[in-house]
Amino acid sequence: MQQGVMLLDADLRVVIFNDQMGKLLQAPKGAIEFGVSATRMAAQIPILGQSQQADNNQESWLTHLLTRSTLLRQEISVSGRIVSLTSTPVDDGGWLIGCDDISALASIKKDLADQNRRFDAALANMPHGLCMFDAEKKLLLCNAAYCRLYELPESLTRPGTPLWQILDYRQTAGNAPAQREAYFDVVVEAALKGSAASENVVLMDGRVIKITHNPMDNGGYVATHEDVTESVRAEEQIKHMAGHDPLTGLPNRTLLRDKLEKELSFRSGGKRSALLCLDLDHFKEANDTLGHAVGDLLLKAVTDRLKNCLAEGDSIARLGGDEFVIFHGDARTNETASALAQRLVDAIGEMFDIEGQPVHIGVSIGIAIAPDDGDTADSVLRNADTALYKAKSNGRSTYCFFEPAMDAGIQQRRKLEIDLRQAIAGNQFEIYYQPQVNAGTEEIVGFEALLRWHHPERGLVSPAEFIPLAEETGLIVPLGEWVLRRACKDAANWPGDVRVAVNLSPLQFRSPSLTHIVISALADSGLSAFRLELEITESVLLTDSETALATLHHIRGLGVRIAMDDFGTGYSSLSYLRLFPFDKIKIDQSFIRELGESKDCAAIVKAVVDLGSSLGITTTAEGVETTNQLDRVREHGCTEIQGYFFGKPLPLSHVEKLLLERSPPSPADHRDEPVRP
Ligand SMILES: Nc1nc2c(ncn2[C@@H]2O[C@@H]3COP(=O)(O)O[C@H]4[C@@H](O)[C@H](n5cnc6c(=O)[nH]c(N)nc65)O[C@@H]4COP(=O)(O)O[C@H]3[C@H]2O)c(=O)[nH]1
Repeated sequence: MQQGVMLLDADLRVVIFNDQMGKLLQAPKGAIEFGVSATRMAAQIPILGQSQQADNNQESWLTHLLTRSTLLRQEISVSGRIVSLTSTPVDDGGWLIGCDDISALASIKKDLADQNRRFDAALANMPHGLCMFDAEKKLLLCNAAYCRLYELPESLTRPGTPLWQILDYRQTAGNAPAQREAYFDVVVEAALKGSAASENVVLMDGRVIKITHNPMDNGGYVATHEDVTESVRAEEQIKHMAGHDPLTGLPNRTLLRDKLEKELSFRSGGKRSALLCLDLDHFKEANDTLGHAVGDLLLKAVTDRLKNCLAEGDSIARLGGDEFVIFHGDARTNETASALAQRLVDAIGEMFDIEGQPVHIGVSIGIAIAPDDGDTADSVLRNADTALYKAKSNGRSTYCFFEPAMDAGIQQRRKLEIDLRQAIAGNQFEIYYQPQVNAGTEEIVGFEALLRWHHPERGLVSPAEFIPLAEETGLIVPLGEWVLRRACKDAANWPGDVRVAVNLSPLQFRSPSLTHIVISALADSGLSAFRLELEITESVLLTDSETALATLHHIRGLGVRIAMDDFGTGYSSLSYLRLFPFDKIKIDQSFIRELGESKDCAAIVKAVVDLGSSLGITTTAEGVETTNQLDRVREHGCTEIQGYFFGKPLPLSHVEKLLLERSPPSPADHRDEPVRP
């Protein structure tokens, strides 16, 4: 748009003007004419006579012209438009007046001012520190968070403050000059290079600041400073948690594998190291009996003892449950590893005192040597685990080095263990019943429940193979309970007072709920207590006999009969007869087998039967297969007989048939021929 122009002479009369002047000021016709005085003009164009905000002044255009001879710039509002009026004194005492419509410019200026206000507010309120330096490394601006972060005095936050002054201040404010803060190295380095940089730096007071530095086009730079102390700590915590066991604070499997991989790949000069896999013996029982809180304390106490056994260069991890692993960094000879293993066995074998409760456990250890037994973390771990398996089957609380020959047998056993776990869930078990007859009348007085496993691939698996494994793994506890409940239910349908005998494993006696399980099996099935007989071996009384005896008394008090199985095979069968009033003694089949050949066996059977009769205890001869054996056990006075001669263990359906006939079984013609299972 065209500019309005007007020239006034020294008497302030119009000398030159253009039409645009009148239009912009909305002057009435004739108000701006050649020769018209400024006073008259101001009278006809009111805005010229009114006071206006101008430069830092508040006076009217006319007053200024009449009283001063300096440049005057005014922005005047004319019917909603903004008009800029510039009055410039000229040499002869006159004035050159220019006039522009600056409405559009004024709106831009206003937007700009608004935007600046918003920008200031954002800067002041942003949580991160921000600073901007020019190419000479002089401060252009910084926000409040930046000042707070570095505790800068106000004097150092003014525009123009050189960077070095801030650096000097931070170096000397409470910090020894020699301890130059890393922050400044990052900033200065990036500033000198003119490059972008983002880095976490640790201040002298421990705070971690993330500095992001970006160069600007004019050679300066802008940087944000964020206090990331909390998030860095949280990240470190999460990282720690991902690699450690929360209960004991020890490294976990993940961290162990990483460490092992590193150790094994950096091994130099034929260095040998040993990996020891540890598994606590009887931990599960302690945990089940004493509760998980005590179990946790026990694991912590175990961790302390294990740590105390370590030498420099050894490290320990917990894989979970009661499994630990120790890396023995320098096993030049097997002796150092076996000495360490022995120390560990001894330390864990000593009684623990957990909140006043004495707890006795042990540890079994498998050892593999790297590189002899493997040179990757997985192979060494696997082989140490195989050796551990062997140590456990050798009787626990011992250690064992890996040998390649172990692998096949143990893999097979491990497969069986996996199958056994699945078998419980998959209903692959069945109970067979073997008759027990009265030695005189040959009437069936009861049946012994004997477990059978129908393996989906291997067919029928003998209990001699899977019961020891179930005992080792603790699976005998749920399995034994299943047998007890099933046998009670089956027997409840048998006629008269035919009894059922169920084998109980020592492990079942460690469970505090055994008595309750017996009561509930009887209640659920409706079987009378006197028709249930529980068979135990002397091993039940070998460990913690007081608790076992108390449980036995409790169960016998219900009316359940208690039989001592495999009598004569242990060392203390006789002494246990004094400890508990057994209802029955089952003479082990090894004595019956040799009755004809060995005088000793005959003497033992006779002695046991006599003892039984004087104590009023039934004696059962086990494993009677021939007429000859039958005659002899009868001669000696055995009261009951069990063996293939009268029947092998049979499925339930056959038992029911046999009982229906209810007649004493007629011995076969070839009675003297042993009947093979
Ligand atoms: N050669 C020969 N053997 C005879 C004769 N009469 C009986 N037997 C066998 O002798 C074993 C007697 O059972 P056990 O001594 O309690 O010995 C049992 C018992 O200790 C254990 N077992 C079986 N079922 C269970 C169970 O449910 N729980 C527990 N804890 N153990 C069980 O497995 C062992 C072996 O059981 P089975 O193989 O069924 O073997 C049974 C039976 O089949 C005979 O005349 N000649």
